[in-house]
Amino acid sequence: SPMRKECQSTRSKDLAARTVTSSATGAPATVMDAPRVPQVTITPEGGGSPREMRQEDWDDAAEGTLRRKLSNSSMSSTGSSAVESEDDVLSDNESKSEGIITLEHLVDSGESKAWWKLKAIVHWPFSVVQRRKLSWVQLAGHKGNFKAADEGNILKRFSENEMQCFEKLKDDALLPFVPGYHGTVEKDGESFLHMTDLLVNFDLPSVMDCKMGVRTYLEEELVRARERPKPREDLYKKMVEVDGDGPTAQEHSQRGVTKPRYMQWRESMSSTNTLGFRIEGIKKCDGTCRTDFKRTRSRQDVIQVFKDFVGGNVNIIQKLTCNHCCSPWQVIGSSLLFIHDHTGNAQVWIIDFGKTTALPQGQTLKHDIAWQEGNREDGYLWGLENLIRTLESVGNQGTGGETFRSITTTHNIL
Ligand SMILES: Nc1ncnc2c1ncn2[C@@H]1O[C@H](COP(=O)(O)OP(=O)(O)OP(=O)(O)O)[C@@H](O)[C@H]1O
Ligand SMILES: O=P(O)(O)O[C@@H]1[C@H](O)[C@H](O)[C@@H](OP(=O)(O)O)[C@H](OP(=O)(O)O)[C@H]1O
Repeated sequence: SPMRKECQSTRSKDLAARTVTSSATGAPATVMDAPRVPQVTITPEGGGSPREMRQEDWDDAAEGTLRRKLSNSSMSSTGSSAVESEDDVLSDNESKSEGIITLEHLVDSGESKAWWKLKAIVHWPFSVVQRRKLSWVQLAGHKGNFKAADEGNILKRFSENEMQCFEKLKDDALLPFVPGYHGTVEKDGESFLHMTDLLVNFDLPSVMDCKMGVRTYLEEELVRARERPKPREDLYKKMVEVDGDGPTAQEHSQRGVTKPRYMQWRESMSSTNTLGFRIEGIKKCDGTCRTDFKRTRSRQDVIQVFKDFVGGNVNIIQKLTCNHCCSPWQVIGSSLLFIHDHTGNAQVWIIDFGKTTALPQGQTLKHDIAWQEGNREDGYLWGLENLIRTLESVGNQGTGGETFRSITTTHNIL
C-alpha cells in the first residue's frame, strides 16, 4: 500500500527538554556542552518501555524484517502547531510518541557509546537505501507529527493552515524552495499532508533546522493570553530546566507560565531576538544528534555550531549560500532545513507553514523591520540576511563579527 508506515528515526522536543535538564545540572546548555550521545531505541508496538537497539535488531533491520515487525504502531494525537489549536496543553500522555525507532539523546556516558553508534550506522553493511531508512530524523516540532509514506515521501499531521499555504505556494516564486506537496491523505481516521521527504536523495545526511524570524508566535496568541491568561505547568518546567531564575516570583508560586511568555523568553534566550533565527537541532552524518541549543545566542556561538555542522567544508557553504526572496505573507515559526552529505550534495529548504498566513488583501510586510504589536512584521528577511552572513563567516573562516546587522541599533525590537 502507498501508505505503508515505516517512520524511522523520529524524536521529540519534549524528550530534548528533559535531556537538557538531566545533563545540564543547572549549567547553561551552550555549544561548549559535552556532546550528547544518541542511541537508537525501539518503542515496542502498543507502548511499553523503549529499549536499546541490539545487534540482532540491526541484522533484522538490514533484512527489512524490523520494519515489518514494527510497522503496526499508530500515531498518537498531538499536533498543536496548527493555528487553530495554539492553546492546547500537551500533557506527557497526550504527546506520547509511538514512533517505531527513536533517535534519542542520552547523557554522555563516555567514548565507547559514541564509537558504537558510529560503527553501527557508518560501518555496518547496510545498503544506501537501508541507511537512508534508518537515519530519517525529526529535529524539531511535535512528537508523532510525521510518518513514512510511499518511497521518497512522508506524511505530516494535517493542519488546515499549512495545507492552505502549500496550495497557495503552487503559484508562488518560492515553489522551488519548498518540499513537493502531493495533497492530503486519510490514514486510520486521521488526515495528513503528503509531501516529499527532503532527505531521500542523501546518504547519511547532516541535517540542521533553523527556525526563522524575530518572533515565533502569532499576535493573536498574545491577545488571547491577555484575555484569558492560562499558566501552563509544562512550559514552566521547560523554562526551569534551562534557567531556574527564568520564572518570576509569581510564576514560581503558581508553577505556571503562559504560552506567549514562554515563547518570548525562549526567543530572548536564543538568537531569535538578536539574529532573527535560531538553531533548533542538528543531526550529523555520524548519527549524533543535538537539540540543546536553547541558550545558543551569541553570533560567535552560532558560527561555531555552523562550522561544526559543515565540518569545515567550504564547498558545502557555497552551495548553501543563495539568496531567497520572500512572498508577502506573515511567515511565523517556519524553518530552513539544511542538508548535506559526504558526496558533496548540499541543499536548503523552507519548511513548516503551520503558522504562515496570507495577509488581508493589499497588506504587505517588509520582513526586515522591527516588530511592534499590530504591524505583524516577522523579521524573516532580516533573519535570513544574518543567516547568510553566518554561512559566509563560516565559509571565510572568519568570525563575521562586523558583518552582522545589529538588531538593537537597526531594528530596536526589544
Ligand atoms: N519534507 C521533509 N523532509 C524531511 N524532513 C522533514 C520534512 N519536513 C520536516 N522534516 C523534519 O521534521 C522536523 C519538524 O518539522 P516541522 O517544523 O515541519 O514540524 P512541526 O511539528 O510543525 O514543528 P513546530 O512545532 O516547530 O511547528 C524538521 O526539523 C525536520 O527534521
Ligand atoms: O521549542 P520548545 O522550547 O520546546 O517550545 C515549543 C516551541 O516554541 C514550539 O514552536 C511551540 O509550538 P507551536 O509553534 O506549535 O506554537 C511549542 O508550544 P506548545 O507547547 O503549545 O506545542 C513550545 O512548547
